[in-house]
Amino acid sequence: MTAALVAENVYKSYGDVRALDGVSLSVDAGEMFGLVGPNGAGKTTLVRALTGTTTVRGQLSIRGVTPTKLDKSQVGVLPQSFTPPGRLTAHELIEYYAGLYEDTRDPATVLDDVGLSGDSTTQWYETLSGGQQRRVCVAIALINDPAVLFLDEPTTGIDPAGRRSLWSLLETLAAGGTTVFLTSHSMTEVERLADRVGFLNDGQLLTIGDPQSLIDTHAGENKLIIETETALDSTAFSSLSFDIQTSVSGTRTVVKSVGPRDIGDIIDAVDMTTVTVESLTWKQPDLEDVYLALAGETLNPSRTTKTSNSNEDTAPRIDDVNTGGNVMSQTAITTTTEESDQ
Ligand SMILES: Nc1ncnc2c1ncn2[C@@H]1O[C@H](COP(=O)(O)OP(=O)(O)OP(=O)(O)O)[C@@H](O)[C@H]1O
Repeated sequence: MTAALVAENVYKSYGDVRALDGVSLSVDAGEMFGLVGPNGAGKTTLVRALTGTTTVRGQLSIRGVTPTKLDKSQVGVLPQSFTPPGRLTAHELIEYYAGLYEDTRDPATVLDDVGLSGDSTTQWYETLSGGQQRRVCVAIALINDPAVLFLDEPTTGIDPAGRRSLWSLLETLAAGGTTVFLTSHSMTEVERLADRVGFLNDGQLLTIGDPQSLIDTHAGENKLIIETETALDSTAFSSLSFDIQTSVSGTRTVVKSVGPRDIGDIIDAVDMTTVTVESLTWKQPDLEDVYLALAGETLNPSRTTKTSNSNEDTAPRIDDVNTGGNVMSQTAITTTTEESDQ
């Protein structure tokens, strides 16, 4: 498959702050790539580098062309902070942005796609709700029917139903061949949408993989979390006919690797004690667990893997740096520019 987007050894500093510290990645045409990481990790800086709005040291290309030289009609960008003129309506704004390109999608259809119709398209932008304003911004990013779409926190402020309909829209676009580069703090969003996810921390890509492989590697196992009125003692589960691994922290007991069929027996075992159960939660590992494991490991490197009956839940260790393996094989035209503090 052809690379739609390539970054190789990208560095960016703002004074003493190293925002990007040797980032390399490659995203295929039609792929939906999710970039996640803590506040200040460098996500927005990487998007700015890829869209040619900040200078960096390193090599970048979009569809084989350096970002600053790319025909802008090929790219759609939704920045994290974007405030169009407030005293234009959604309809006027989308018509205005459509006028900047030769070929565009039908403005009314794009507004409809992002869930705006009726009064919300004829009110001034500044009088729309935060979620409606964000929908207008998404529509503006889509108006030129871009081949590569950068979305920085696209669904911030959008209600759950609107979020789901935007996710469907993005899935449709990706299925039609649009490359989507998504940054988000919503792990649900990224897990649902992204073909691959990159975890950025302190300007470095720590790992890249598809959501399920990241979950398998970093997120730990299924867990049954039992909150009790008083602490359970170690003999509580001795009647079980199978082995379990527990970690106990005060009134919270976490039983690891619990299959759905074992839950009933475990609850029966607790019921046979004198301890009152306050809540039970069975949780399958997800991308949020990956995020917490990686962030926990990188933000607090002294955390170590615990054994059973320890006081804390397990924090898996992160892998060696893994950039997905296909960066060096790309042959896209790239250029090197000097970074400056912008
Ligand atoms: N224009 C700038 N001038 C100075 N420092 C900057 C500038 N832009 C970003 N930084 C710094 O670079 C680092 C990375 O910032 P960036 O905005 O890329 O992070 P982020 O991962 O997008 O964060 P968030 O999740 O909070 O949006 C931060 O330490 C930030 O303070």
